[in-house]
Amino acid sequence: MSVYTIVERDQLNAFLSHYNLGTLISYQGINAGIVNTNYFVTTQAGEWVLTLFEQLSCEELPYFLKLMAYLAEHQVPCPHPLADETNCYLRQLNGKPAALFERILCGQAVEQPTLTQCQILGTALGHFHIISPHFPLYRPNEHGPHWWKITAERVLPYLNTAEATLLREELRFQTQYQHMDLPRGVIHADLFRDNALFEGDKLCGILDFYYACNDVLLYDLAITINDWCTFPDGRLDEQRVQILFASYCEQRPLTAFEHEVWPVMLRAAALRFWLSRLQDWYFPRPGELTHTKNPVEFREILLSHINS
Ligand SMILES: Nc1ncnc2c1ncn2[C@@H]1O[C@H](COP(=O)(O)OP(=O)(O)OP(=O)(O)O)[C@@H](O)[C@H]1O
Ligand SMILES: N[C@@H](CCO)C(=O)O
Repeated sequence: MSVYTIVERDQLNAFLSHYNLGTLISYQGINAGIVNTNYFVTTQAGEWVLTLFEQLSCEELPYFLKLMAYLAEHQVPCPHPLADETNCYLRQLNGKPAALFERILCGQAVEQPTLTQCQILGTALGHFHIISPHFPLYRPNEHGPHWWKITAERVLPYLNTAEATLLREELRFQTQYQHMDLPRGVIHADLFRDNALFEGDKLCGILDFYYACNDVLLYDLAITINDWCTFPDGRLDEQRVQILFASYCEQRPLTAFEHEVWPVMLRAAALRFWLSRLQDWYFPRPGELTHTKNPVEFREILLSHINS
């Protein structure tokens, strides 16, 4: 269960007194999630999600909270943070930075997305990328090429010869590409199936913006397609790719150069998550509940891109 910080009723009442939400009716810890403490909160005014940030600092959080507000105000389905009486999204609760969000009241994560769900997600991501370059704040990608190198050095001693060769060669391959001429903006950077809630063909909400950063837009599409459009053996499901890709491009047509580097981007996106999963596998963070995801999945996705 992912409640790291227990919130007592009195503490929550004191916290809620800074918002205009009526009195507290009930609240309950949320089991899902790995990084933060989340509670569902019901007050007279409605249903909310309370997040206590376990890792991000007060200095880093305004980027994410203002981004979610900006996106929600520009028709991206995501939870809008609530402003307190001082018009601030961020407060402290039990020694942790904390914020309240609108609760998305429908939908759940899908494990095997349908073609229609892929199409709808592509449209939403394309729309996100149309508006995200105008978001005024900036945050670099902390999981970019510099991090790839450092993380590779950490995990290489644990890999067998074939994996180590694959990793070294992929890093060498990727260093040939600087991607200076590709369109950029804010990217979600982790839009996996477990970060979107669908009810049938309705995309109710996109969650978990805490990897968002400014980077190449095409890279975000590659991250998304690697997760949403892949068979368990790592091969892309061309039907799902085509429909997600086409609906994305209807919103934001790709440049000729983006089309050219698309295969490189799919490999870069696979490399990034192979590395983070290897790191979590061999260096689990103490005190963190580990729902460690299997690195092999992303090794296979990377291999499948290299061989296609
Ligand atoms: N605004 C919201 N409305 C409805 N449900 C939400 C909302 N925010 C979070 N949830 C629920 O809480 C769960 C955990 O949230 P989230 O994925 O953001 O967890 P986390 O620990 O912050 O991040 P991570 O997924 O990286 O572990 C989600 O899967 C979802 O079920
Ligand atoms: N979506 C990531 C975990 C959270 O960053 C993965 O599946 O490896």
